[in-house]
Amino acid sequence: MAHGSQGAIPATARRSEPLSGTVRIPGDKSISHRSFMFGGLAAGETRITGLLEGEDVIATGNAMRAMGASIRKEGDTWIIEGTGNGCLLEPKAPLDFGNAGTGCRLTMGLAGTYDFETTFIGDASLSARPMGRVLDPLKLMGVQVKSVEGGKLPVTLRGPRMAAPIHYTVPMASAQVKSAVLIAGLNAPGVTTVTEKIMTRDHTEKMLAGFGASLDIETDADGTRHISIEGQPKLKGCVIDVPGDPSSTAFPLVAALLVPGSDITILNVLMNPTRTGLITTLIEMGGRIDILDARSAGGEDVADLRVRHSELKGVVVPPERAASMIDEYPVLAVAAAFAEGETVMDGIEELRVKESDRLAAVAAGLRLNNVDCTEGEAILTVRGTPSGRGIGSARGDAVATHLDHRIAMSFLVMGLASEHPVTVDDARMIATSFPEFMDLMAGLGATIECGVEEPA
Ligand SMILES: O=C(O)C1=C[C@@H](OP(=O)(O)O)[C@@H](O)[C@H](O)C1
Ligand SMILES: C=C(OP(=O)(O)O)C(=O)O
Repeated sequence: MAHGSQGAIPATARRSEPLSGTVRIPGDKSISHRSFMFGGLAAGETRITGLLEGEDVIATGNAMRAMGASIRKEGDTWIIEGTGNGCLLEPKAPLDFGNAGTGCRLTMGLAGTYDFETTFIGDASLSARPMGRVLDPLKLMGVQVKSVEGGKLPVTLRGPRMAAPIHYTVPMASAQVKSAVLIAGLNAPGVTTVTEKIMTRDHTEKMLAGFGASLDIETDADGTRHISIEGQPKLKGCVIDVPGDPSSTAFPLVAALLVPGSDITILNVLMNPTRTGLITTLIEMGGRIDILDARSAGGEDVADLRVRHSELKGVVVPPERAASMIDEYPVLAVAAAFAEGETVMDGIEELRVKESDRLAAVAAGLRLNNVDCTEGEAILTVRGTPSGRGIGSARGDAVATHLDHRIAMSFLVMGLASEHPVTVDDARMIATSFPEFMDLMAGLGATIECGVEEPA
């Protein structure tokens, strides 16, 4: 699972014929992580269909196995026998989360309060990301933390005899921090409350309620949410059908908007309002996206999307929308490169602490491919060229992806509509969140080749 710079597999995307066809997007990554975690914790059987089988989620499954859950697959269904809440076992070896921030941070919340030692490790990207945001509230609950300077991996946690419930205000917009504290609250007597000033994805709240936890959510007039969870609940296994990932959907969706003549349909996309900021933004830009058969499935909003090639116009994306499209900014920046005028993305400081510094990586990739942009501390402005003329690299210069799957996929989408090809230095990380990406895009008619570029 560990990917270093050795063995990198570059990939090149070229201007493509119109994209067409109907595709089903693999399961949502956020819900898949939580399905393994809560299924592994709850008593009895959890059955999951539609699970994302990406490397990130498999790492979470392995961690749950290491703490006593039994996980197997029969046909298309993952079947989990959980330990029962409060009954996780001490893992015998460090838990390796590879590239996955979500798996690592949520499991810190899950295992950290137990009166045993858990060590967390990951790849070079994850080892450079800040863990202090989760370690700080865990310390307040009585958890002992060992880590290198600045709260980076490897981290070792040891919980107290009995964790203390807390009231914690999350300092940044982060579903991972919110979730880690709520999950830690499962193993503390009394009520744990998390306050978030900006609503982030609410899968933890919804899913824990589905597993039998008792939650109370109050929302202030300004949108601030106070989420309280009753400690030490009995959690019971349940049945989950994971809807398609809107963050993965973003790639074929933007590709179809950009490649002239395209008309595609994407089935079964999660439309939870905490995840739809990109669709809202692209429709504002003039994107022809039809939301078809909007329905409710397993407590979530789901729809099919018909997407046609569109003439896009630049917009100002409001900062308060950032949380609902946080992983989609790299591919939005690519859409903006083909839009008329300027697109301004503000309030995106959190992009600096993802799998890479995405603000810097996107700006560098845009410049390398002749797209005019300005990078500020928490803002990116992109000036587009609707025809795609001049965009790309005739010399085959490769975008540096820094072990970041979304940077790789975003720039491959760019190459499908640009005058010159676009090359990324490493496509391997795509398997962390969207292993089917290459096949799915090829099925729509996209021209993407993997492997070393032959010199011209
Ligand atoms: O809770 C989650 O499942 C996620 C939360 C977000 O991270 P932050 O909480 O760090 O914003 C997002 O970027 C990540 O891909 C998945
Ligand atoms: C930020 C992401 O994931 P994680 O934080 O789980 O590594 C992502 O998938 O874009």
